[in-house]
Amino acid sequence: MKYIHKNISKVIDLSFHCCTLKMKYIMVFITKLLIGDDGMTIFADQVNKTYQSGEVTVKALRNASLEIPDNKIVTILGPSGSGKSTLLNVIGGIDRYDSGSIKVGETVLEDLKERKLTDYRRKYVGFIFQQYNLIPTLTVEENVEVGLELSQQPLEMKDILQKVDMWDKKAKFPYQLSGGEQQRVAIARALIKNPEILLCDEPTGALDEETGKNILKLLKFVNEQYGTTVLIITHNQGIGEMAHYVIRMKSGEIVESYENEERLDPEQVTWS
Ligand SMILES: Nc1ncnc2c1ncn2[C@@H]1O[C@H](COP(=O)(O)OP(=O)(O)OP(=O)(O)O)[C@@H](O)[C@H]1O
Repeated sequence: MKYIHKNISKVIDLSFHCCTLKMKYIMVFITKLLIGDDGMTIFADQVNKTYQSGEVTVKALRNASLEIPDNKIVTILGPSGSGKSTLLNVIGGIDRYDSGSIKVGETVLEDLKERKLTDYRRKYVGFIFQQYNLIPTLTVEENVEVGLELSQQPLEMKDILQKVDMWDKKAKFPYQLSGGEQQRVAIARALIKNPEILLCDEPTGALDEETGKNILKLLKFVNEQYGTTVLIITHNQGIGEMAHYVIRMKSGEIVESYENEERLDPEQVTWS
């Protein structure tokens, strides 16, 4: 098996140099099939996280356990303060947890020292936030370049900007763009490094229904085209209807999780 892996890796290396982008993804897909690589399944086991704010102790996560298979869209719902962002942040390696275990692919996050955790985050995780967080003094293209970080297999700038329909506006600055356009740039910035996991904290929270649904379509496309696992935090219950899995949180606990038997297209979800 190792031999096959080694040789296929060589073929892939070669393909990265001489094939079209589409071919690269076909090659990666074939490799995954041949070597039985089940990708970046996310396991969380009894994870706890407490914040100390002055004299007040807040239990942001209470024994949170979950398993998210590779290549899925997952919606995380729950009232304000229920621990959704904390869960995303510990999975993404932005924050540490107090106890329990998180394993992403072969990486056990609590085993990583600070530098390795940063490497994990840079290599495997892309983030999108409600407030796009673009750098105002940089153009669209320069903002997306920021996302490259330590990437070993980045996507091509032109390809990704075309995918989010921002190639024609690559020289514009954030203040010259609508909210939806800024979010598309933020998605391109998160995607350019070709992350395994895309963590989205209220990605449509600042957008109207039509623009928000366009962003959801883009996230669905990213999941299907690149095989990226997409976790979406939202207060909009309807967004759960397009996901493979839905997780509900309350007071730091995961109180419900289920798989959707049928998924709706982003245009069909109930907007609230
Ligand atoms: N850095 C922090 N310091 C202190 N308390 C924090 C910190 N971050 C989060 N908390 C607290 O932890 C709890 C969970 O917060 P979290 O942001 O994860 O919830 P959430 O479900 O994402 O909320 P929202 O939907 O409002 O974004 C809240 O009570 C919050 O006030």
